[in-house]
Amino acid sequence: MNQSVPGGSEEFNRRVRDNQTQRLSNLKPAYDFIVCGAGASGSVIARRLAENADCSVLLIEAGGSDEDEAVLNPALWPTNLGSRRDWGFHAEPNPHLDGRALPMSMGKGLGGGSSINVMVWARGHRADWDYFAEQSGDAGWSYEAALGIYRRIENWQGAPDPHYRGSSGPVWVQPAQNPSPIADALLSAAGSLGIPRYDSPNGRMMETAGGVAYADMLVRDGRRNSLYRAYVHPVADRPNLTILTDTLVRRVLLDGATATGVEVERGGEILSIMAGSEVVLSTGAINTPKLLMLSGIGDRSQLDRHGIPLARHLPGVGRGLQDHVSFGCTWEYRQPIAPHTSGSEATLYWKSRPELEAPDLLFCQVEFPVPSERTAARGVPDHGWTMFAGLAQPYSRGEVRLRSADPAAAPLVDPNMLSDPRDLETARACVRLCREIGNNAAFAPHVQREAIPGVGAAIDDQFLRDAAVTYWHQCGTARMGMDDLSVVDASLAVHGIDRLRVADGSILPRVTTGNTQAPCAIVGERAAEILRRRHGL
Ligand SMILES: Cc1cc2nc3c(=O)[nH]c(=O)nc-3n(C[C@H](O)[C@H](O)[C@H](O)COP(=O)(O)OP(=O)(O)OC[C@H]3O[C@@H](n4cnc5c(N)ncnc54)[C@H](O)[C@@H]3O)c2cc1C
Repeated sequence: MNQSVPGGSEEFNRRVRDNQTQRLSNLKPAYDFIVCGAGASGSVIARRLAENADCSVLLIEAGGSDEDEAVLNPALWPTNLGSRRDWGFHAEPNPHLDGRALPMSMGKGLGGGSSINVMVWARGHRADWDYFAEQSGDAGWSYEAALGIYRRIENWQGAPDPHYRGSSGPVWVQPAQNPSPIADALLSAAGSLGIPRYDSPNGRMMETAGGVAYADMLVRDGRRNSLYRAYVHPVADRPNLTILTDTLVRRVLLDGATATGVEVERGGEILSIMAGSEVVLSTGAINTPKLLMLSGIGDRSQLDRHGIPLARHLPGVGRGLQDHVSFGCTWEYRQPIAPHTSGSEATLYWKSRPELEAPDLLFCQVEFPVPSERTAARGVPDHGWTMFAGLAQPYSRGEVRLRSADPAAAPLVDPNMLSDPRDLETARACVRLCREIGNNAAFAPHVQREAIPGVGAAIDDQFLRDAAVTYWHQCGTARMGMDDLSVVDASLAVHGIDRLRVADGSILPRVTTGNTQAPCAIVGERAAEILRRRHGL
């Protein structure tokens, strides 16, 4: 196994390079399928389509290669934030956060978010998937259906559990290896508060009121195994798959109400590439609504404002932006403890109110301090750990709008966090529970004091507004459903437009209870299944 480029032998990796060099020197004017965005969902779709040798697939990615230590070494994930592998969006100043304008990172490059994220694999709760089935009117989105797909795609490395886990799929999932003593302390502290402990957060725990567990990770042989590595790299030596990096999709080309291809910018040149069968947008929850609007699909008044001819009035495009919001609480270590692997190896889900159907609190332990720019003023210890204590089902919704008709311009992103007063209420319960856990005796051997909010500090609205940050789980901006504000139907087809589908975090009818890359992989699998059926592949 080559350590610097996981996923194949030297010989295979050379074949991949040779094949892709040949494909690029021979770019065709048309492919059967064009998949825009090589992120969590797009990687899955490109792979599943390319498995059929008879169809040609073009995978277009704005960013570059993932063959970089900052991507492949799990410990280095924070170094990607603000780098060229991050779109580096900035949210609008938010009056509910005292005017703060939060940075909104999203992955740019092969693997998308799955190449810069924290590698946690979290499937979403039974209640999420059953809600998706209800909203779409299609049992293919139900929990039982998603569970079947998870079993099929996972290559689970923990204790065998055939009802919940698969062991022959492309996605290498392993329980955190050799976790930090601080992760052990979290499991003990939660246990002493009556929160049940599970062998894995995926499986039974996601059918219940919640619990605590070591995290499941996309790490293999000590290296990040992104969804691009899991899905695309193993088939990148096939002649029917062309991977076009450093290429920006500018708009979908339409002939009336039919998608015919895409316009791209590559090396300063603008090209049109046609799709014989379909175009799939998998450019993530911020860039997908932007691309739809640039293509004339969106709210009529917004498109008019930017002089974009209307192809289809779909007022829901860009609306409904949802994200998990987190409030970091930090404890100072007695003695420094170096982070293990990714520095996030234990996770906890719980309810703020017993009558809820599913957990509404989501905690990921981070084995180093992660303050917000405001809470840092309370004093960041040189060595410590942070509980990323978040809302799993926030009520607040925001939006993505165009700033300009220029495809190179960033859109306006307004997540509108904490705008719904119910979220502040839940946030108070969230931080209360977080402190109860962090100040539990189980941490005493490792921790000397609570640094943020700080011993005796009140959990008031000001603290919550200062502490709020994104969990980087943006979704819901091209929602699947049957109502007037939905954008795609249960088959992920854009309402009223032929041969155009959206398949990424944008389509989620609500954010899942947990980190979002695994649900995005399911969206990719569903899209591919639908396309293969539709086109007889
Ligand atoms: C810092 C960070 C940490 C995270 N941690 C976790 C975690 O530990 N676990 C987890 O489950 N989730 C995590 N997430 C979230 C997770 O990575 C995302 O939910 C997931 O990647 C979204 O998948 P997607 O397919 O919707 O979009 P993405 O994965 O973002 O993929 C979209 C792709 O499209 C490309 N693209 C966009 N616009 C264009 C264009 N115009 N032309 C061409 N290409 C374009 C992008 O460059 C990108 O590669 C994290 C995210 C971040 C940013």
